[in-house]
Amino acid sequence: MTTLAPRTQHPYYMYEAIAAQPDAIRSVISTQKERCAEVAEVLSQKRRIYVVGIGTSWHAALAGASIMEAGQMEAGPMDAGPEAFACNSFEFCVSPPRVTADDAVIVISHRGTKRSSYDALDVAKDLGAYTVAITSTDPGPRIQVADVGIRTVDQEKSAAFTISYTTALTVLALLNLGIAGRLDDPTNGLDALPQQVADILDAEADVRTVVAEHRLRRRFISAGWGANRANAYEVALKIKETSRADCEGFQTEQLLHGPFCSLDSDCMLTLIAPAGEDRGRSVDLAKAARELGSPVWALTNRGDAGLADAGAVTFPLPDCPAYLMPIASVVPLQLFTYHLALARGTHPDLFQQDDPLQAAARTHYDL
Ligand SMILES: N[C@@H]1[C@@H](O)[C@H](O)[C@@H](COP(=O)(O)O)O[C@@H]1O
Repeated sequence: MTTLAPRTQHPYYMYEAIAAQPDAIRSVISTQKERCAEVAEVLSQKRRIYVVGIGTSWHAALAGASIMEAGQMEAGPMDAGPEAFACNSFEFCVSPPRVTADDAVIVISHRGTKRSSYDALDVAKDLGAYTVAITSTDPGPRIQVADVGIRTVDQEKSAAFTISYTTALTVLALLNLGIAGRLDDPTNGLDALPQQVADILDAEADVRTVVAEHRLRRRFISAGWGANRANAYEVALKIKETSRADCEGFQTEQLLHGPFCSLDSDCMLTLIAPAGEDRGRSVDLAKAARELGSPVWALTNRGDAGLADAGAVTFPLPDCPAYLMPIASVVPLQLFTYHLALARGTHPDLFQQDDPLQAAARTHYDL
């Protein structure tokens, strides 16, 4: 939580963080590449990599583990590389996986002060794993006991984390490319990424138009698959933190298996649907939602018009490799979240602590 004077109007701290992402991503790529190459050298000798975090950092872990898995990897053959798994840091502490000295544990924690995340690091060290912390430039002391620290950005001033998420994902992409030996490959997509994120930010007016039309919906549902499913969870977390609106994120297929029954014309459905194998389910979802009268906003870079033909309003995603796509695809969702908070009259930076009841509830739990 920020100790700075809260802002009382737009631009809030969250907005500044969203806007700073192109430069921050560029900076992480240039300043952390060498360290990531060294860490990747060690990781590539390991049997398994556990990527661990809580909250937004758990979502980064989900995306990171996905992109490190062979099936998600455009960066090169990974058959002989380490397997990657995402773990919620609380679960990692209470029920540790069978980690050994043959394994690596990457703990993602922006502030480095969340109990379950630094405890997970202690558990991993006790089990003999090689430990890596992906954290801010000025983290809490307990996260600094990792064998290696990789630093992203200064501490977020808003409680709704944005820039720390995309820069942590950038580090995970660097590690991924390092394991595949492609960090210096000019075709790895890294050079284009900051400008691609800037181009998305330039389309802010389009996102505001979507928000203006749907700000009063009863419920906001999001769905994605593969590495991008993490962003379906992430936008739902962010909307709750900033607007307290009713929202939920799902894996694309999972949404059809029951949760879809709760959709109606007062819901808005957001599909994170970049090009890739989704077995046609994003288009199925758009058609099914149209039947119910639920508006659909689809983030996509597909060459075909399947989603638009199914009635979705589309937002263009860049043509970046799958291992960078979660960094790009979350940015329109951040803009949506921010402008939804403005439109609904809630404060995006304060974790709802300006609400006396939420503040009273907060006295009953530590983070
Ligand atoms: N509300 C915050 C989340 O937004 C944050 O993602 C999480 C992890 O924080 P950190 O990455 O600093 O460990 O902590 C809290 O739960």
